[in-house]
Amino acid sequence: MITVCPSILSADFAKLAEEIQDVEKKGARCIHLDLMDGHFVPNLTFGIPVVQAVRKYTQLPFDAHLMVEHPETYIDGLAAAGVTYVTVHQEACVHLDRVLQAIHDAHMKAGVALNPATPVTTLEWVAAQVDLILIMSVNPGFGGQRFLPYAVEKIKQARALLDASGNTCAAVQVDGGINRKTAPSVKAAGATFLVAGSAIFGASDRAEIIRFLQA
Ligand SMILES: O=C(CO)[C@H](O)[C@H](O)COP(=O)(O)O
Ligand SMILES: [Co+2]
Repeated sequence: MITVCPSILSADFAKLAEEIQDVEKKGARCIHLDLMDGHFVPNLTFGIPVVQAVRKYTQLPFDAHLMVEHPETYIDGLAAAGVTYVTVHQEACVHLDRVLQAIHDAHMKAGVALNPATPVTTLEWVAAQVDLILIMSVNPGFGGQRFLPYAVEKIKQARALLDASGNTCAAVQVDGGINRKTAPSVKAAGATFLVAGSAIFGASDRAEIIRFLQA
């Protein structure tokens, strides 16, 4: 079962609530929120007040991808804003184990994202306690970038690591450059959460591309 998560990074920010309702109506199962602080990545998007503001416009689970320094300072605010998944970057967490515990203590699901250059093996000792591993298939910070093909091998490695740790319930998510051409290979490699921004929000028929990615 594939979960398609439209990334609102490519939505029209001037009508965010309508854009979210539109992709919900067209079959999305989750909303991917890219929080960027202008430090961890060279771009700035939105923070917790915007997440809170749009929460009342959809029933879909919120999946927060934190491209920020000190992600631990966001946890309580995201829990209060009704977020389901909180994904922190391995590269942003000196005390990753503690951050994962804090996310669980706040009654949310905990994900860890890996930049393209970060090996999957860095998650060996926390694999048993994550709910999701996010393989970045572009360098984080911007939508509309080209898919990095070696992410496919990393997806396989992430799935194998989760299975070896006995954590068969956790998901492997992929984010960056997912479209009609790249989706089949990431699904075949074991990704079950597909993030797509430009491919969905830029499509003339959003329902059709969501159906395609979900199939
Ligand atoms: O995390 C992200 C960027 O850092 C976005 O989720 C991602 O890039 C989605 O955009 P697209 O599908 O257009 O690549
Ligand atoms: Co993202």
